[in-house]
Amino acid sequence: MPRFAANLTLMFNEVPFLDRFEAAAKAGFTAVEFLFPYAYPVEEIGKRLHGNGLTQALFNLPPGNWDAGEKGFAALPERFDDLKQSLVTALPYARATGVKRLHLMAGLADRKDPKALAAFRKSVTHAAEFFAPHGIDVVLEPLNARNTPNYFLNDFGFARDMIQDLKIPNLKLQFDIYHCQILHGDVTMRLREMMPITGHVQIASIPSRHEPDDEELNYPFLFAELDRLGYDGFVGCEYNPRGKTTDGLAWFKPYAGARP
Ligand SMILES: O=C(O)C(=O)[C@@H](O)CO
Ligand SMILES: [Mg+2]
Repeated sequence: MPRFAANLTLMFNEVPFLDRFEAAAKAGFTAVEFLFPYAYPVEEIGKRLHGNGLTQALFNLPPGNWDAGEKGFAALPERFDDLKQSLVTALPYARATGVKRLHLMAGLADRKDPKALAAFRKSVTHAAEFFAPHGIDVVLEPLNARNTPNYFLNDFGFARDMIQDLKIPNLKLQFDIYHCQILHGDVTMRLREMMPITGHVQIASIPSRHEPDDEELNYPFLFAELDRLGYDGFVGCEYNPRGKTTDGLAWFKPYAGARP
């Protein structure tokens, strides 16, 4: 049975961010993820997580100035110092939460630009080597161009090739089914092919990015497929609830209270 992680950036928005840990636990989740913890004291994040008996499945490394439109800087050659600093910033949060995987964002750049490509390989390698002694994986997530125009990492095949080429044991793929369906389709076959390099999975309905209970994909089939493939990681619920979060959790009822 998949282990679902509530995404506290998108879900439980009825309450302030720090109160969403308790809300998720009360709804039956045993794990959580979120985009960024950096606006909150590291001790407070750890306290809310552990105080509610939750496991931290994932969060993102600092992306730069998110409000100004930055989406990371791993592929930006002139931002390597910022990249290095971002790893140092994230480390205390990783220690406090015990998270085992962190998402490194590529940034807005042209994938065909050799300088951006070289910067991305260098940043990815540096980040993975930085976190390896801490037992933490670095995950790369292709994003679709409708949600994030001009994002460097916009192709699952490209991400797969780079991960396989670099052969860094703690470098993995973040397989967001929502993005995969929009970018390429054929989700089941891609899951089967990319499972050996997949370190995290995320879900939402397509195209609306709401609860995974309607629209283009048959999620119960995909959840069973993850089990058939022996996927032992987390499935992040990265969706915008249609209304009140708890009113939209009927899909989750069969899975509530899974092992952490
Ligand atoms: O947009 C997504 O999908 C994510 O998982 C984010 O972490 C990237 O912003
Ligand atoms: Mg995602």
